[in-house]
Amino acid sequence: MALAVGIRGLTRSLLRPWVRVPGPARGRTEPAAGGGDGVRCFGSPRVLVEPDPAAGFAVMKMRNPPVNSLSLEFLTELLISLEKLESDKAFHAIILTSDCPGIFSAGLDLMEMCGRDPTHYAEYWKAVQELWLRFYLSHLVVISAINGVNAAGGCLLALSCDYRVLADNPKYAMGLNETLLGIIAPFWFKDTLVNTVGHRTAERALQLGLLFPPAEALQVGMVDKVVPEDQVLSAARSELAQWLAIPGHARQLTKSLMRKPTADRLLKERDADIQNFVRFISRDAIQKALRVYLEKLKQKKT
Ligand SMILES: CCCCC/C=C/C(=O)SCCNC(=O)CCNC(=O)[C@H](O)C(C)(C)COP(=O)(O)OP(=O)(O)OC[C@H]1O[C@@H](n2cnc3c(N)ncnc32)[C@H](O)[C@@H]1OP(=O)(O)O
Repeated sequence: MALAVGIRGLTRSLLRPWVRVPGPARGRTEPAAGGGDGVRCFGSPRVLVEPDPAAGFAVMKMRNPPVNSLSLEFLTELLISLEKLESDKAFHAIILTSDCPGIFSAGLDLMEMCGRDPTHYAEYWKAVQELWLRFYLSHLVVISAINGVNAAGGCLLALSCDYRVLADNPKYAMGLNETLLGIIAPFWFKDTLVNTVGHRTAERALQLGLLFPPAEALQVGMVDKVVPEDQVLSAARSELAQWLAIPGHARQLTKSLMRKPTADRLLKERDADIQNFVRFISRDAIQKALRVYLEKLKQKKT
């Protein structure tokens, strides 16, 4: 099986980078995230970036409706946005949030893991790995402003940030709920959770597939702050000030010191992890479990 799927090649083939933002924001000069005037939003169909270069950060808004599920195209666009901001010296930080009301992310896109062939599964998994590695190790400060429910792969993305602010709405539960689907969070999902909440809480949460409502998420340390829903972005911005006041090189090296051993575990066995995923997800029993779960999601509406 060809595992050498290059995400950079993939991004080039899938996207015209920095297409003008479609929809309401197209061609419009919007107030920048931090309140500056005259800075143009940019992005791609599924990721809207509101830059505030004067303040040194950008707000990255995920908008892959209805539920910000992390499809291959969406993952690719998130990576391109991150790369773009990382390579611009004007930016020191990102606030990651959602443009889909009530949903931060429904996690990995189940349609990418159901009824496809092994080459597709390998390509998809490589993109999932890449997203985690790039966000987890980003030299930028990344703060998530979690303004909706946040499951599994979406929760992983938030856990990869440096700080998490969650909107205080009992519907906005978050966690790694993979076992509820009959699947297993990979070791690097697990490691990221353990590094955030500690071993005992992670063990219980992973086995039971727990989704924590805001008060509990705060109590176990899955998020750092819970604020009224209309203050999530402003709270993230206020927090950012403290992070940006630290000399950048010292903070970045410290982040790397803390995170590199965890990332290295995946980097050392990346291809094996892809092969494990492909083998696991291709199993008839797993495909059946995913189809049943998807069906339940659909039936919920009727
Ligand atoms: C070794 C293997 C490791 C694999 C690691 C896996 C990690 C993952 O991330 S697996 C994904 C886990 N995610 C979930 O369990 C969340 C599932 N979704 C929900 O619980 C809900 O959709 C919701 C709470 C996020 C939102 O609820 P609601 O606003 O009521 O919206 P709907 O449920 O009606 O969903 C709308 C639409 O979206 C489809 N959908 C939902 N989640 C996903 C998804 N993760 N992937 C693909 N599609 C998803 C849902 O089926 C609906 O579709 P339609 O019926 O066609 O409108």
